[in-house]
Amino acid sequence: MTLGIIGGSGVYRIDGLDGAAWQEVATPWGAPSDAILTGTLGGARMAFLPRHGRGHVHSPSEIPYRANIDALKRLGVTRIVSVSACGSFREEMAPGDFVLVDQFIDRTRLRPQSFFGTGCVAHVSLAHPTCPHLSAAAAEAAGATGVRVHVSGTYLAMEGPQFSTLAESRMYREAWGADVVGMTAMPEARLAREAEICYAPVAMVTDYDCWHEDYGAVDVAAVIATLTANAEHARGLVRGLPGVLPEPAPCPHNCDRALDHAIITAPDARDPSVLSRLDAVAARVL
Ligand SMILES: CSC[C@H]1O[C@H](OP(=O)(O)O)[C@H](O)[C@@H]1O
Ligand SMILES: Nc1ncnc2[nH]cnc12
Repeated sequence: MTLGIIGGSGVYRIDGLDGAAWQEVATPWGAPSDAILTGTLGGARMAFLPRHGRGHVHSPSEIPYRANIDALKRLGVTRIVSVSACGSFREEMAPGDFVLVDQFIDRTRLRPQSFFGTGCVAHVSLAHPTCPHLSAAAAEAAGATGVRVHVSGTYLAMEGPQFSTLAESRMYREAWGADVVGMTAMPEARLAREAEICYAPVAMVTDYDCWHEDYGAVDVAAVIATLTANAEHARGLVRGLPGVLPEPAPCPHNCDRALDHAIITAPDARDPSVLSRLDAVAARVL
C-alpha cells in the first residue's frame, strides 16, 4: 500500500522522505514525466511524481498521463493525492485557498483519455470521479496547516497552454457553474479510476483567472508568486497525510473495484497485445 503524490506547477519534489531514492519506471505507455521519488514518511510508503517533470519540461497537453498512472500502479500505489495550481471563478475561493475538487467538466481534447480501446473495451463510472474518503483525509491534513480549505468544487479542465479568453472565463463561471479552472487534473482522474486507484485532487487557488474586475488577467508570474507564498501549506499537507489516512482497501466508495463490471469485450475477442499493455492497471480483473 503506497500513497502516491502527484505534484503540479511549483511542486517538483517533496522533502523529509526516509530512504529517498529517484526510481526510473518503464511502462507500456512510454516513460512517465520523470523518475519517481520513493521513500517513507511518518511510517507510510510514498511515491512522488512531478507531473511536469523536474524543471517543468512537459506542457499540460504533452504530459504522459497514462504512463504516469501506470508507473504509480506498478510501484504499488493504491491512493493518489494530486496537487495542482488553479484559477478561481468564486470570490470566496481566494488565492491561497485549497479546494478539494469533487467534480469535473472536461474540455481537454488532445490527450489520450483511456487505457482501454479496440481489443479490450471498458466503461467505468465517472459519476463521482474522486474518492470522498481520501479527499476527507486530504482536507484534514490541509486544514491542519492553517490554510483555508473548501471541501467541494467543480474543476473545469481546459486544454491550454494559453489561459482562457474573457468570454470563456465568464461562460465557465456564470453559465457552466465551474468553481476552479486548470489544465492538468484531466485525464489524470479518468485514468486513476480505470486503474482502480483512489484519487483526491487538491487545487491550490493561485488567481482569479481573468473574469474578476478588481484583478488583472492571470499570468505565470502571479501563479508562481502565490504558489511560493503557499509552499509551506503544500509541504504541510503532504507531511500530515500519513497521520490521517483512512484504513487501506477495501475503499468504501469502490474505487479499488472500478473495473468489476466495466470490461465489455468478450474474453475470446480480446486482443492479447492490448491485454499485455494492461498488465499493471487491470491485473486484478484480467
Ligand atoms: C503555471 S500556470 C498554468 C499551469 O498551472 C496549472 O498547473 P498544475 O496543474 O500542473 O499545477 C495548470 O493546470 C497549468 O498546467
Ligand atoms: N487561471 C488559470 N487557468 C488555467 N490554469 C491555471 N493554473 C493556475 N491558474 C490557472
